[in-house]
Amino acid sequence: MPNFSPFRKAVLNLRANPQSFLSRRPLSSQTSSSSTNTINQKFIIGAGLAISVPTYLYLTRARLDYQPDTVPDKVNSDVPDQVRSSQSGNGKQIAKISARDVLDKKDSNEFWVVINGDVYNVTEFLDEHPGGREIIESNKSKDVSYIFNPRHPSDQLNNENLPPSVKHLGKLEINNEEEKEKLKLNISKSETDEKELIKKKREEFEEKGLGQIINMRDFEKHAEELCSKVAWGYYASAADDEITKESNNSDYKKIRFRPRVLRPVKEVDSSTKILGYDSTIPLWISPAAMAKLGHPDGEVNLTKGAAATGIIQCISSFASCSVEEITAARTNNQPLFFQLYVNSKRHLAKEVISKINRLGFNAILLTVDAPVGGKRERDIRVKGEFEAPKSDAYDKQGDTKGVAEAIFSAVDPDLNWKDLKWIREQTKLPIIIKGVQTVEDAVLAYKYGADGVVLSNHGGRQLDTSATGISTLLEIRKHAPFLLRPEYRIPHGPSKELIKNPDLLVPTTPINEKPLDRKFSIFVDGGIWRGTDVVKALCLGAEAVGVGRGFLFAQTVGGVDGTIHAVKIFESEIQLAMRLLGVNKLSDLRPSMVEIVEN
Ligand SMILES: Cc1cc2nc3c(=O)[nH]c(=O)nc-3n(C[C@H](O)[C@H](O)[C@H](O)COP(=O)(O)O)c2cc1C
Repeated sequence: MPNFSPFRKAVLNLRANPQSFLSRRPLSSQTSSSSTNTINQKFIIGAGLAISVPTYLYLTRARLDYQPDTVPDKVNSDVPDQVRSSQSGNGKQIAKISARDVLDKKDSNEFWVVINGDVYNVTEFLDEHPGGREIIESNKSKDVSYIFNPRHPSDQLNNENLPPSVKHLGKLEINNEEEKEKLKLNISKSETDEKELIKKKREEFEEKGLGQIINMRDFEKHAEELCSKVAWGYYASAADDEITKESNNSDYKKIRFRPRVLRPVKEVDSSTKILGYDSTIPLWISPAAMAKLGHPDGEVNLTKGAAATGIIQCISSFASCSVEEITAARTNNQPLFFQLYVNSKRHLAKEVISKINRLGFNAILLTVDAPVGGKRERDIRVKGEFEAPKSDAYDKQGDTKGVAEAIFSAVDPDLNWKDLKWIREQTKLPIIIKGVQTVEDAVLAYKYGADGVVLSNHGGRQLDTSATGISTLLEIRKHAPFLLRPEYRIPHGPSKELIKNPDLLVPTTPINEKPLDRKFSIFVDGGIWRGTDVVKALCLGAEAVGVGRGFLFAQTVGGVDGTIHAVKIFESEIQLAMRLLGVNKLSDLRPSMVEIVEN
């Protein structure tokens, strides 16, 4: 075969397999049993993406990651039903292990822990533990369920999911109060106090309920009070000085509307299609790891909330609920997208993708802005607060980096454009490249056959002071407008055509504007807190936007109901903005409806 450029090869491949690029499958509210947050505060914090990588590791068979630390209220209680039934349902006799045996192992070379009433020997797993071996070593012979559960899928300890290096020994048997006490983890006073405070704050919050939340920032404010410092540190944190995180939102403030008046706006429709799937608003739930840190039901809250309101959720590779739990919670035909990190061991990556295909996900968002984790200082500081800070603080940070690196050891830092072809061969799902931050890379994404891009900087959590999603969209408008739908290639601000024909609301698309040879979607995320932000991004040519922290906070505060409430807030704000802008439908939004404020 002649030595074609990668682009040419991709085009030839497209010609040979048109379906591989184009194939698309057409397409109750409840409150959590326990709304009290029971998160612990001390665990290894990753300067990288997530400290815990349950779903990802689960999918790649290198799972079971826990950071044991604090005290369960009751020993051998709160065992999730799934765990009980899956482990006792095969008819086999399950061994009973006495608490005394577990406690006696403390002085031996073996490392035993108790999780949800079961005893595990994790000696051989120590070096595989993504969070490092130290944390297991320091919680030897303890019941670690209290910290394990909020961070892991409840089916992670099922027989078929256990890594071979973890031995399930049997059911725990406790004979007296003394044994029970000894199995408890040591809990610091600050942790107990925090737990009590969160309980009190939640009771206060529940007196007034979700009615007191009238915008997305209200969720943020209450979430800070209703979750642990560790959860808050993880969710709120961003890289270095958090300048990009701040700019993500402040860049929207530099865009002004140019509303048209005396237009009939009684009827307004904020629904759209995203990659061919219906959505009541042009907004999806961005993939964000570890939702269980904020609420015991985690990502499943978002799945149910998305179903109830008709929006799309994208599941993180690092979700704290398993993809099975999430897909089981999904309603018939509910679209779900999956966010993918590619494992350096390609056979494992292949397994992940085939599972995503099998479970009926509808699109893959391939995250590319995190070949390694960013430096999240809030995470590091929270750790310092709960373990007496030492003079070797810098080493501590080194430790943390080590954890992040351990986690990312599974993610391929050498992933490159040519690998897209391989990913394309594994799935017929649309592939959207998430984390594009320059016009050049948006062009490459198109050239290498992606179905679209998310202009994103990972919520400011990766390279600080990098471009924002909305500023990258402006860059594309300037330097590669051909990537946009033809009607969005016109300049923003006052339109010559509309000044000549002011009765028109939207300028007509010039007839010489050719569409791309295939559909290419542009999405934006980062710093979207208001319906007006959403509408601005759409005026400038985005097809839809993603919201990360907003939904993490909403589910932290109110579980499924909180998620539904958040969607309703966005929906009403989007519709209000549309009415005040003088438009009835999203497809009428145009660049002429906004202008950029130059400083
Ligand atoms: C706590 C947290 C965890 C995240 N985890 C992931 C992840 O696992 N994969 C991913 O692609 N993006 C992840 N992101 C980035 C989001 O998908 C999204 O790009 C970002 O949150 C958008 O910014 P916003 O939080 O201002 O809405 C995470 C973001 C946060 C805040």
